[in-house]
Amino acid sequence: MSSSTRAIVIAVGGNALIKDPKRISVGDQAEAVREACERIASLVEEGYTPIITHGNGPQVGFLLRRAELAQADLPPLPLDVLGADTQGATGYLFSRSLRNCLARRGIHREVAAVVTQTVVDPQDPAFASPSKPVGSFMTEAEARAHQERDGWEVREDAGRGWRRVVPSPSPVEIIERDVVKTLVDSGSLVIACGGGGIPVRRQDDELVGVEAVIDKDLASALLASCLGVKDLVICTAVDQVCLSFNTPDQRALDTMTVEEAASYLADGQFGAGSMAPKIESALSFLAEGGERAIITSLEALQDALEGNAGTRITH
Ligand SMILES: Nc1ncnc2c1ncn2[C@@H]1O[C@H](COP(=O)(O)OP(=O)(O)O)[C@@H](O)[C@H]1O
Ligand SMILES: NC(=O)OP(=O)(O)O
Repeated sequence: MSSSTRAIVIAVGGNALIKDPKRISVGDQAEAVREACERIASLVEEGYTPIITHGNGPQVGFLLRRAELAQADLPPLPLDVLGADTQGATGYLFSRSLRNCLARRGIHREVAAVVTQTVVDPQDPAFASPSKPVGSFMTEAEARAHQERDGWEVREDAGRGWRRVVPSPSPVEIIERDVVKTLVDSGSLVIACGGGGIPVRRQDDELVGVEAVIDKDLASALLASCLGVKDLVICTAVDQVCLSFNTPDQRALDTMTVEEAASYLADGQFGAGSMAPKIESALSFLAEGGERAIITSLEALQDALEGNAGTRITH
């Protein structure tokens, strides 16, 4: 790791890359990525080396729907390939935008988006119980109609509406971790593990694609542990983690110890499939040698790293 800069993993949520759920054009996503890159470039200016990971829940759901709507004319596309498509497209938007933001600041750093595969266990119980929300938010009536007509698994998502869900096995191993480390050590800014990584399984001596969507926060924690970085920052649509979320008693948390976070998690304080995996990821990162996990919004990213915003989870 370059000694003059501090490497941090910054995970950007798929929903945080959608400016308005009603406007999901490439132009809007590019604008959301540009805004994220402005903030990330400011961190580079301050001496950080961000390793960027990103979600793909909305994006892979849109592609899946697009493929299904075209099925009368074109062959189906498996979910691992659709995940790879979102990784490539979002990685391109980040790479282009970050280069532009750095150039405007007169900073020269190499930027590379690495196509990343993540090994999962084919026996993971998650295959029997889909939990990863993908695509747009729907009303319950729309969701039930798709369930009936198209065989979708659907469920309510953190008080924001209903969504389609797909299997989300836990990440076990990141195939390209050494490539990412080599690039980071050479001073490059890397985008990796997009959408949690493309799900693959080992079969004999080969890698085989798996139809699933991996949680990018769990994959980001695994990547951060493999790289030995001290800080993991998870950026999402809220500034802070709350207790009694979405109730009149809602209370935002500035800090949590590992023990407090584990206890709130066990109490069901964090939305399943939304905030809960972020807390689990933070805990797994801290258990593997990380020092500080931060959950915040992109807007509050810089203040959060200075200890003035977000929710910090520490030992
Ligand atoms: N206890 C909680 N505190 C804050 N937000 C919560 C909580 N429980 C559920 N949430 C929801 O979780 C969302 C973050 O999850 P999600 O949208 O799936 O993340 P991503 O940004 O990775 O796509 C928040 O925007 C919020 O709506
Ligand atoms: N793959 C993934 O975790 O995507 P989101 O961040 O969009 O949920």
